[in-house]
Amino acid sequence: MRTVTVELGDRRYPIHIAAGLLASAADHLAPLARGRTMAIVTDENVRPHADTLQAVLAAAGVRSEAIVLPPGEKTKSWEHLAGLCDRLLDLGVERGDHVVALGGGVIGDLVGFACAILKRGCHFVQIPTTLLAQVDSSVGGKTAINTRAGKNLIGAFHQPSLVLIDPSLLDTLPLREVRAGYAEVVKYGLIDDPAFFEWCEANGAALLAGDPAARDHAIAHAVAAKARIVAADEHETNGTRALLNLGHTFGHALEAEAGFSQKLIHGEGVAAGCSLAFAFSAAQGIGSGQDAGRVAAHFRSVGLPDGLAAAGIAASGATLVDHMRHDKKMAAGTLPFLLARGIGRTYLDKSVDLADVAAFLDAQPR
Ligand SMILES: NC(=O)c1ccc[n+]([C@@H]2O[C@H](COP(=O)([O-])OP(=O)(O)OC[C@H]3O[C@@H](n4cnc5c(N)ncnc54)[C@H](O)[C@@H]3O)[C@@H](O)[C@H]2O)c1
Ligand SMILES: O=C(O)C(=O)C[C@@H](O)[C@H](O)[C@H](O)COP(=O)(O)O
Ligand SMILES: [Zn+2]
Repeated sequence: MRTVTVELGDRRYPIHIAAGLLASAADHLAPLARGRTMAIVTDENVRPHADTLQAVLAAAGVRSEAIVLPPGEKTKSWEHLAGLCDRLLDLGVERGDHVVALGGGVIGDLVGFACAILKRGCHFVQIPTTLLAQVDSSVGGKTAINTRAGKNLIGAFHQPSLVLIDPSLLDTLPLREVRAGYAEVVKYGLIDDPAFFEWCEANGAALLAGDPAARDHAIAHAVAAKARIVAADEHETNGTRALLNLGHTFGHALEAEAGFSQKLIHGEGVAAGCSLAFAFSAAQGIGSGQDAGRVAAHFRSVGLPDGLAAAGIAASGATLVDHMRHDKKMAAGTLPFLLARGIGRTYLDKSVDLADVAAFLDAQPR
């Protein structure tokens, strides 16, 4: 088992990574249960893994109750937040209890937020079951729901007390979802790690074909990078954590335009968004067209969208920029953008004119 620690002083927490870890989850969860019933929140597609976890806990003498929600981005809503909080209250969850979030980023974000506000804060454990959640969303404590105004606009920073990553849970994940998670893997290379981007170019296809060595390397590398960034800037205030938002200002606008539907899932929005961020950087004379082309080519080569056309988005630049105005990075009417001087050389640019972004988007092929 490999362990990475998110160093946050007295709120530091471990991320344990091992194939088959779910089978020994009780070793980690029983001490947190302290003889009380554990709530396990999951979604319908993850139900078989929840059944396994409940059996594993029962064998160790830990009682559990499963709360099973509908799958999909629309579950990150006020309605499901309210319903989940009521059900956790009905179960008698106390401040000292640990609720288990067993699922992808949707379950992790929703459960994390519910736990941030339930009785003004109770503990939670992340057991991520998608590649995206294993490399990104289960670590770092960003929790949120979406509203009609956009993505993740209501939420809190609330760190889990433990993350258990079992890469073998990905064996049941549909390929489209593995691909979407891979976009967030590539993001780490694009941000500040060109050697890792080269690794992705060489090994991405193997990872997506299910090669366990490639998958495990990517998860361990990504988790270590995320833990380091979160420890350096937990609340996204000093410019370090904002780098994790690469491609997300574009990507969230595309997701909003797609109605937070299966038409474009988060990781696909991130792939298209990273490609657009590099293309916009090149168009502004900040980065090279060659790097932008290389980024787009890699996403395209693994079947991820590399721009508006591949993402199936026909909206005008003005419409997409209107979505962007809700971005949480917006400050005094200015929207800082993650731009790139090159692969692995991203930075937060506070001088971007949204009219230039709209014109750039209008010029993109549909
Ligand atoms: N908090 C963060 O730091 C952070 C980071 C990245 C993304 N996110 C958020 O995460 C969400 C996306 O997460 P996601 O990509 O995991 O999507 P998701 O949670 O919707 O899961 C994707 C699909 O896979 C299914 N699934 C999950 N695990 C499975 C398994 N092992 N086998 C079979 N099916 C399985 C789910 O039911 C769902 O249909 C977005 O809302 C995004 O905003 C948050
Ligand atoms: O952990 C972070 O910080 C991230 O930005 C990770 C992103 O992949 C994730 O999608 C995040 O939820 C986006 O953040 P937001 O602040 O734009 O909602
Ligand atoms: Zn993301």
